[in-house]
Amino acid sequence: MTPNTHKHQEPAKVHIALGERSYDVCIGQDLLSDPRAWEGLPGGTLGVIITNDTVRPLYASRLQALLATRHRKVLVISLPDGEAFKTLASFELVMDRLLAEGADRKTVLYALGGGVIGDLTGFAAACYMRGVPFVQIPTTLLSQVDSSVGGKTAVNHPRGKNMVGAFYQPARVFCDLDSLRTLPAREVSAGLAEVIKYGLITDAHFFHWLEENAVALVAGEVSALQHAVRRSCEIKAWVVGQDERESGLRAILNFGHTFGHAIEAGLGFGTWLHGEAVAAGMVMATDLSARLGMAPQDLLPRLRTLLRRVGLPDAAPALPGGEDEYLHHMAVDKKAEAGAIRYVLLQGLGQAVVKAVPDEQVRPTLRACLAAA
Ligand SMILES: NC(=O)c1ccc[n+]([C@@H]2O[C@H](COP(=O)([O-])OP(=O)(O)OC[C@H]3O[C@@H](n4cnc5c(N)ncnc54)[C@H](O)[C@@H]3O)[C@@H](O)[C@H]2O)c1
Ligand SMILES: O=C(O)C(=O)C[C@@H](O)[C@H](O)[C@H](O)COP(=O)(O)O
Ligand SMILES: [Zn+2]
Repeated sequence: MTPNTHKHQEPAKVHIALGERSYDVCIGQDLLSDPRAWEGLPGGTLGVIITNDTVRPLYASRLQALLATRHRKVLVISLPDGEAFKTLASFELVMDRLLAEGADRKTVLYALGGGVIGDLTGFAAACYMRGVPFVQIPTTLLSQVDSSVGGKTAVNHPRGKNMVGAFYQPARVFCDLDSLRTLPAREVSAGLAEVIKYGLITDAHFFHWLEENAVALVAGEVSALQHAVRRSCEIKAWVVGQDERESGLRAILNFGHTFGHAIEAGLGFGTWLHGEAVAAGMVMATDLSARLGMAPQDLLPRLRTLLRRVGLPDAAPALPGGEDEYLHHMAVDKKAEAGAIRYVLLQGLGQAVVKAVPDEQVRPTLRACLAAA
């Protein structure tokens, strides 16, 4: 994607208020070349950039040059690209390298990449010598609006998505809008799924803005992107600030994910992008909300129209085992309690609640959304 960057946007900051774990999300342009934006972060002898083989040639040398002013030595660890590598095996590889390079408790890790790299690096930072500082430099739209903020870190297990992880907050987040210029269109669309999620669960006005600005966002207009990133981070900050470890409210950020994670695991991690699976999952969760008499009937067609306009799926893929396979994958969802699957549902546009729904009431949604695919 090549956004219109003619007009340089004023940088914005969103504060994540978590007591001694508070930090800022910096949103702007040229953040990778401005040392002032990095003031106040921990230094230390060694800085380690963790990235992947796609992002490294694009952005690692610029970050390495900037970090050379902050650390005596800067090392780059590059992993193979893809959700299929968000695994314990990659985590172990990172641990091996850190130990081999003599990384100590003052070593700072830098996650340079999308959500896969961010989640894995955050988990490595939480575990290495029981915790070292880390900084998020998200380079996809999805990671700028969601995964880099809030401290959920994890790797996947073949039995389920993000099954091994920790809550561990970064020291700062740098959302450089310029990095989105090299992002493929399919990945921009995937990021927009999480942006649309925020409108659906908390902010009808923002959802309406997204309907009005869908074309500008897909075209990569930087002012539209900045607003989308900023508003998304503000909403995430508001939720996480009240419930860091998901004992209640934070579960609304999982809207569409109970179904979506089943799609990712069922098709094999990496077959559908996370954002694509979340898009289809939001359709299913909205359908379920309407069938339960909670959401207005016109919300589902409105959502489907918006998803199609931004290049996202508006229906779910069939899994080999059909409806039963969906239910089988959803049974391991982290929100499940005493064997009951709990869903994030909509009471209206901008109002989400979490509710256990028996399988028999979910089956009509599965049948309808799979049939529509
Ligand atoms: N921790 C959280 O709260 C949270 C929230 C949402 C999603 N996630 C996780 O995030 C992951 C998805 O993140 P994602 O969508 O960023 O996927 P990703 O990390 O796989 O990145 C998508 C693709 O874009 C490439 N890429 C990254 N930056 C680029 C750039 N600037 N230019 C060109 N190519 C670039 C990557 O190499 C990759 O091929 C999933 O694992 C999901 O579970 C976590
Ligand atoms: O930050 C959160 O909380 C979220 O749920 C954000 C989601 O977009 C994200 O995909 C998250 O990783 C899913 O969490 P999980 O606990 O279901 O793994
Ligand atoms: Zn997500």
